Amino acid sequence: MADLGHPAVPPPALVELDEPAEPSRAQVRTALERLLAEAPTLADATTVLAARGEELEALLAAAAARRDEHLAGEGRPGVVTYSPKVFVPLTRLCQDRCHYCTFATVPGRLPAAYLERDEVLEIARAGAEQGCTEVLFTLGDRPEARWAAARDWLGARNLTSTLDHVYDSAEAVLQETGLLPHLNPGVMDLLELQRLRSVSPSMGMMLETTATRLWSQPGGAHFGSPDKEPALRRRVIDDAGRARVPFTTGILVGIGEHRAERAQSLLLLAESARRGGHVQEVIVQNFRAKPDTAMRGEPDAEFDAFVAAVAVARMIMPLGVSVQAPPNLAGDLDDSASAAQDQALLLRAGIDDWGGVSPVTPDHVNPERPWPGLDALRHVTGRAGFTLAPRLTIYPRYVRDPNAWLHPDLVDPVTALADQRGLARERQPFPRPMTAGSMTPGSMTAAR
Ligand SMILES: O=c1nc2n(C[C@H](O)[C@H](O)[C@H](O)CO)c3cc(O)ccc3cc-2c(=O)[nH]1
Ligand SMILES: C[C@H]1O[C@@H](n2cnc3c(N)ncnc32)[C@H](O)[C@@H]1O
Ligand code: MET
Ligand code: SF4
Repeated sequence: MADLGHPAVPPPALVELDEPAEPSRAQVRTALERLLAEAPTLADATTVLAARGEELEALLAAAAARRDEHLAGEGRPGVVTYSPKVFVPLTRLCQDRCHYCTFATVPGRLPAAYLERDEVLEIARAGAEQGCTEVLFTLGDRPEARWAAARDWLGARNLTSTLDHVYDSAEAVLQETGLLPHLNPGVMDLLELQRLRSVSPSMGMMLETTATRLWSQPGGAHFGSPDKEPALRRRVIDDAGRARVPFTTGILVGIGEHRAERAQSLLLLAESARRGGHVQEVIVQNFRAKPDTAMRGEPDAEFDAFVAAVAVARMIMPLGVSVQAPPNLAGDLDDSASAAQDQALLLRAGIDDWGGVSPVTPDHVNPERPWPGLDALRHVTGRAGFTLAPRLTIYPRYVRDPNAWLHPDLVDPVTALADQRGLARERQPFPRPMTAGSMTPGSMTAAR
């Protein structure tokens, strides 16, 4: 873990930042030179996020070189990864009201408040059949705090909280299918992290952004979402390090944050990663407007700004931290050539991972954006000079150090699926073509 030190300094306070002025091209070049040579500063990262044209090209080249250094250090030069997975939307009820979110809904639009344990197992088994190794649990935050339907459902089953149901379902998946759960249930406290770590080798929660004003001010994307307070989310990310949970986090680009806030968010994640050693990957995700949300009229994240954010993330994360961008949020929906082009640009910007890709379930958070086929993803990755390889939900550096990072009960399940490199053992992924309409959100879960 060469680059992951543990400086004993407390994290810097989250100050509100003014919107930065547009830098000149010369200022961008100077800031980029300093970013290459010295410890990154907020001012330089903010300026470099404005890179376009020739300056963006220079940034991409530097980020790509740093990605290559990262992969060489991890012992897998030239390997870009993805995680073959199924998505389990355990509940679409949520106490929050994020203005970009189409996933959260109301009880009247759902057949039931939660998926039953057996429905979860059905999805997991369909994934196992198709060579998946990960079951991603993504769900609304603490819906029982807002919805009687959630309280009643849990009460009828003697469950005291949504996280109890997450625990039971993850345990069942492990025991009945051998697939590895990755939990993304929103805000958790230290005790919950410690408990859930025995049924899940990795967990995650996006920081989203450090911009407190988007949470505290009416009209902000996170106004009305108690779980999106930046200071609270930072505590969860730091606590995951204390609980020694290999952790996935990241930022959402284009929800109203300005460049200084974007830079501050990435610096916060780099700092938490250095302190805890637990941040296995940072997702840089571009906002995509959804028709039935408050932000339906907002423009999608500008792609060059997003690509610059990916590259700056790579520049300032410690070596050993993967940088992930989802392939299904790239390109125009009606133009498959543009998806391949944008994916190629993400590789040039320094990503080394595509995240979860499913042959079975849609991306329930971005249901309008289908997954690229594995052949297409392999083609794009190969054309950029990389080999595409499946990984587990827990990254190789943590697989190799189980005493530090894995609950004893999980050592055997993880080892059973891992190869020599700590990636996913070959298990003939996706042998059968996906049948149209199988496991769509409509058939498996709610009417949307
Ligand atoms: O299909 C998705 N997978 C998402 N994933 C899963 C991701 O693609 C990978 O499966 C995991 O990161 C495992 O490494 C997330 C995982 C997190 O921990 C936090 C946020 C996300 C966000 C998404 C998402 O929007 N859609
Ligand atoms: C699971 C993760 O998906 C992201 N997310 C939620 N809604 C959207 C959207 N409209 N566009 C892009 N990403 C989104 C958030 O970052 C959340 O934490
Ligand atoms: C469906 S959004 C992902 C999980 C959680 N509700 C969060 O926003 O962090
Ligand atoms: S993004 Fe997560 S927390 Fe926000 S409304 Fe959607 S499900 Fe809830």
